[in-house]
Amino acid sequence: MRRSVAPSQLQGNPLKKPKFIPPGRSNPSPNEEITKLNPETELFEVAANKSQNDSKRCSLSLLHAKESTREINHRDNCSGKSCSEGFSFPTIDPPHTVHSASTELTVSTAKEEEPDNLVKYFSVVWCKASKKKHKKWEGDAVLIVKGRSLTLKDLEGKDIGKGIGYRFKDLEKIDEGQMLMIGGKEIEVMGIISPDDFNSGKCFQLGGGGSAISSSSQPAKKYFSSPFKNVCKLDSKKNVQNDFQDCKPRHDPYAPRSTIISNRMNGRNGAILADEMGLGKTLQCVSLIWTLQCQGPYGGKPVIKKTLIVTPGSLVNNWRKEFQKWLGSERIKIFTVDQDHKIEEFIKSPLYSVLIISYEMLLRSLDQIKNIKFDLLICDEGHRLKNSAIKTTTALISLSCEKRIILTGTPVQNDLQEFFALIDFVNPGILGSLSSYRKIYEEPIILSREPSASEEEKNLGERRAAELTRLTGLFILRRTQEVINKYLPPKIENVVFCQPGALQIELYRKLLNSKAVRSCLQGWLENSPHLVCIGALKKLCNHPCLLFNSIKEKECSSTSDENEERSIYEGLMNVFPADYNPLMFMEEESGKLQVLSKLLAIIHELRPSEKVVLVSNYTQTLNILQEVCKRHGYAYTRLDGQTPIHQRQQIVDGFNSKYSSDFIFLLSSKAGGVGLNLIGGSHLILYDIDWNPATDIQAMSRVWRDGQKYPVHIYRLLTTGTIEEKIYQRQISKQGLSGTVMDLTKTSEHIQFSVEELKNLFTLHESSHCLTHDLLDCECTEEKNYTDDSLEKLPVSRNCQLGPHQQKSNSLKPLSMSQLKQWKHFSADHLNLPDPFLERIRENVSFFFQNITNQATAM
Ligand SMILES: Nc1ncnc2c1ncn2[C@@H]1O[C@H](COP(=O)(O)OP(=O)(O)OP(=O)(O)O)[C@@H](O)[C@H]1O
Ligand SMILES: [Mg+2]
Repeated sequence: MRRSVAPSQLQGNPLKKPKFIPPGRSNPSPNEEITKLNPETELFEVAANKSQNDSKRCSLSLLHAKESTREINHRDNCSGKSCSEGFSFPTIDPPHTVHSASTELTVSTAKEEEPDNLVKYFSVVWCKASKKKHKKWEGDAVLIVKGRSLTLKDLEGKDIGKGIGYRFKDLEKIDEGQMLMIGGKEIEVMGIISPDDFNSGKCFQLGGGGSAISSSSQPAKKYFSSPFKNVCKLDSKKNVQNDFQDCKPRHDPYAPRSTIISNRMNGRNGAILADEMGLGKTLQCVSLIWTLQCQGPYGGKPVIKKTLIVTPGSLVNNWRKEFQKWLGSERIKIFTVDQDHKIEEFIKSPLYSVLIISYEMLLRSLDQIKNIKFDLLICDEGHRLKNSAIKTTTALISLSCEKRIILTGTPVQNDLQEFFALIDFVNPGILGSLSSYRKIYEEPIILSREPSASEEEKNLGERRAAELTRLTGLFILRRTQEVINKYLPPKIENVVFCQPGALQIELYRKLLNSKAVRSCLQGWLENSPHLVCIGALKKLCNHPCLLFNSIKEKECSSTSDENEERSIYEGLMNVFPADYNPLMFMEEESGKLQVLSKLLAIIHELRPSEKVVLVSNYTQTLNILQEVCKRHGYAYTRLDGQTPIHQRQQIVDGFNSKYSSDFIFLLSSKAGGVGLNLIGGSHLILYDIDWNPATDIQAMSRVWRDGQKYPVHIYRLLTTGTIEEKIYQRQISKQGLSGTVMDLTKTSEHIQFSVEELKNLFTLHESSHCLTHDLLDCECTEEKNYTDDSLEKLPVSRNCQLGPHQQKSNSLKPLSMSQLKQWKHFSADHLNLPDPFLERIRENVSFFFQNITNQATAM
């Protein structure tokens, strides 16, 4: 199944340097016709521009269709004339949006209000009070007039002056050119700021985000500038004209779904491509590199020569493969760094234009890499750069390359500081300094979300959030899985609640009674003993023999740190049979393992040509799963953190090949999950659950992606009534995940637990068939399980009803509680389970949830 024609249909010869007509653009009028192109056309916008300081800089940003169609049409308008006349880079509001003409707007509404409620905003310049006639202004500021008080904020949002008790009459008259004294500072009013520009934050230094931030010693008005004018002044008009006249696009820009590259933000060179997993971010980069290496807007001259791609180790060879798949091996020479291919080789040979390297290797070869002039830097799975203090980020920041792209299927969206780090990496300074960003965006946004926030705070926070989204939206592109759903086979997702085994229950009770757990519940959380308790419970859920091993290990060690840990294991040994041998573990000892083993058997029997990806976050658990494979004689392959990087792609390719005899792919999701294509498997079993839904979603996306031929079955195994259910609930609960929380690096260490929450975590619900369902407040009963038929008959107002899907569930966002309620669900004693796989495992299962995506495409 191909979404588009393959690769090597890209025409052209890089050596010929064909000419290119830039998509000319001036600010289009609002009523400009915009309908010429197929509205579905997505435009990956990359453009070249010149600025005063840098005569050849390329700005990368990603853009959606509508705006770009305007650009194209505008180009149409300029055809026949000299393109340079009409060619104008898009400008966005400059940092200071001074509305000098909008006096009536602010003041007239204000007049109707009570003096105390009157709020007006002005842009001002300030200096320390002095008697000098010719003032030396020290900076720009924003003046807020509220009732009878004045507040002066600098352009980083900090208060720098306050005054109260002014006469309302005087304040009412404030206008352009007026001088005032406030808190020992003299100010001159430069213009009126609309409430809109204040609320959105645009009036501050960062608000416009377009051109570089100017020195604050100039009055506000001077910031108005047309970036394009500067460009024109640079070259003689004649030269510019010649350049453009000679340019011709290599492909028809009017063809349906054509991709146009043009500039969007003057002086900005970075972008974040955050398309959901499996949408083809790699291919988009391959085509971008190829395009920029072949052409450019100035006389057709290529925009880039050398590209550096930094990626997780597992994907280095995948990148090479994608280049080969789409461009063949002749067009671009790729160099991948590994043990046998040292970076020196790349430096010596002029043939190579793309260097692909893992993050680890980058750190090791940083000095050499710094000496190479790269024109484009691509950071795959770049969410790891969210922390600006870590070595990888500082190393990458130290590279001089200005055109930077972050690729991530799981962007950080919940943590505003981490979001800042990613933005600041691709477009340094666009949000100002961290401290001003905090003042202008983070603080008002967070404050507005507090339950105690006033109306005013809520409004301000919402406006600032909207402005932040607008500003960053200029260079972040995120499309969801829905765009390719129609090309994919059905996906059947199951959440399977497995009954714990007798030994598991006994050990679980004992653990909950341990000194360690009890002291956690009394609030003794220094040195995080609760994390050890959580770890022990999770191990037990996977298999009691894992716990046995930990107890044995701790028995042998004697450091004081470990004494604490030992206290959780006290008395547990007695619960194990005297001759317990962890190597001879039994499947029945773990509810999940028993279900897994049956599931594998039934898949093997019913779908002999299909394969299974088996995922765990722990190497030790993978060892157990591997042992199960051996015992049952299933051929398997394995990829975890220990797998040498150069072998990883080979393992993946082997499994995906139709000639491979492997039935099972054992995958450590944390070590190697990101970015892999495992379409050879059509069943994916998540053996354990992670605190972070992003990790699980990442893993699940490995099989349901382009190239998958079979309906995909996903099984998430949870031990009924235990901590695993609680973690799952946390994953899907509104509190933790109302938005698109997609941060792969969050682990339990980052989670703050209240004692109340710990109490809940450290409770075993032995009598429940499914605690999660109990919490859904669902009206269905065991006698009346919800199937498609019964649900359709339910009145709309009832809690548990599938009905028409209100929320789109196809996208890869974490599931919410209300969405889960819309899934079909059954208790195991429900007769006639509709699924042959579930039917065979129900003996050990207490409850299921199931959701089918793309059912229409038939199984
Ligand atoms: N337009 C397309 N037509 C056909 N196949 C495509 C297209 N785009 C991508 N693919 C294929 O889809 C698969 C997934 O693409 P890719 O690995 O680039 O996804 P991704 O967006 O990087 O996902 P992740 O976030 O998981 O890394 C690849 O095999 C790729 O070749
Ligand atoms: Mg990828």
